[in-house]
Formats: sequence, structure tokens, C-alpha cells
Amino acid sequence: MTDTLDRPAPSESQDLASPGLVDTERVADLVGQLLAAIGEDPGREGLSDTPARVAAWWRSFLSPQPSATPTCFTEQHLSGQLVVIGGMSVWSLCEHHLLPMNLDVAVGYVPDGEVMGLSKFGRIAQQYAGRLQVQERFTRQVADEIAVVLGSNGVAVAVRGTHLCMSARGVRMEAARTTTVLAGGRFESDPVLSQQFLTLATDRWRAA
Ligand SMILES: Nc1nc2c(ncn2[C@@H]2O[C@H](COP(=O)(O)OP(=O)(O)OP(=O)(O)O)[C@@H](O)[C@H]2O)c(=O)[nH]1
Ligand SMILES: [Zn+2]
Repeated sequence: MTDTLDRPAPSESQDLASPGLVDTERVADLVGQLLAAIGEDPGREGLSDTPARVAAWWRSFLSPQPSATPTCFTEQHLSGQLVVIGGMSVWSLCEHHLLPMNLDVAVGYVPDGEVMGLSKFGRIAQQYAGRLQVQERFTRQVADEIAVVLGSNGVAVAVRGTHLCMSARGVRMEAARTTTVLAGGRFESDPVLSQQFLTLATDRWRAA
């Protein structure tokens, strides 16, 4: 799927799955209730600490990642060089089934006077993975954020998703993978650049 980046700056009001505060005590209590509702004894050995563990996991999963402030460096004379950062694997949670999805993210851009710190692409991906998601929204949010930081919509994002809701339950298609691609600016108008990005971004997916 290819989409274009003709969009305004990201708006948290459009972000339905923005992380909120986690009431860990309440979550633990509800997990205890869930265990009882599925016929388990929440007090038995092996389960007694489970509600607290699960609540701690929710808190950690939904906690904002440490400083996603993107560091950029001035770098002149790059001669239209394509930069592709791939293999950024993050875990998110499908908002329909509350099951994990693995999102393998690749980002491409052509620096114009400034380069962004490489790790910051991964931090932005982690930031948007740490919430209830759908893959298409995640793809757009990552692209939007990077475009805002770079001050340019010349950004391409490709995501390959493995959804447990599709492989471990439901249709049970273990090999199913979902690929989303969002390309803007130069990537939209230059088919050669776009193809170069896709070749590099999907390299490891073909090898897998
Ligand atoms: N577009 C999109 N769909 C998703 C994503 N994650 C899960 N889904 C889909 O969300 C849909 C929810 O469909 P429902 O019919 O309401 O739920 P369901 O009965 O559990 O559906 P099945 O998964 O087909 O058993 C399913 O088709 C999922 O595959 C995602 O990231 N993007
Ligand atoms: Zn799902």
C-alpha cells in the first residue's frame, strides 16, 4: 500500500491511542478478576503474583520513552544522498485484540543541510509503538513526526507487521505479513528514489 504525505503537523487530538496514566493497582485488581472469570484460582501458587506482574507490564508498555528529542547535525554538501535506516523492530499492541504486533520499521530521507541522529529514528518508532495501535496509523505517525523534525515531507516509511491476532488466533495464518509504505515529497515525485528506498528497506524482509 502506498500513501502520500500531504498532511499537516501531527495532532494529538487525532491520536486516539495516546498513552494515559496507568492505574496499576486497578489493573492488577482487574487482572485478578479476569483470572477468576476464566475459571482460575488467582490465589494459587504460580498466579498469586501474576496480577502485579501484568499491571507492571502495562505501566512499562505505556510509559513514554525517555527523551525522544531528535538531535540533528548540520552537514553540508551531501549531494542528494539517500539515507535508509532499517531493521528497527518494535513491539506494539493491536487495539482490536490486545495482542502483540511486531513492527519492523525502515525510514528513508535525503538530508538537506542537516542530518538527524540515527538512533532518533528508532526512538520515534518506539514512542509510537508504546500504545494501542493499528499498523497504518503507526506508519503515518512515524512519518509525520520525522517530517516535522526534519521540516520536510521528503520522508519514506515502510513497516512490515506480524500480527499475532492473525497468526495465533482468528484466521491463524502464521506466515501473514502486512507491509505499509508511506512516501512523501521527493519519494513521491521521483520513482527511482522511491524504488531505491523500497529495495533497501525491504532487503532483510526478502532474506527472511
Ligand atoms: N487494518 C488493520 N486491521 C487490523 C490491524 N490489526 C488487526 N486488524 C484487524 O482488525 C479486524 C477486527 O475484526 P473483527 O471482525 O471486529 O474482529 P474478529 O471477529 O476478532 O476478526 P478476526 O480476526 O477475523 O477473527 C481483523 O480483521 C484484524 O485482522 C491493523 O493494524 N490494521
Ligand atoms: Zn488484532
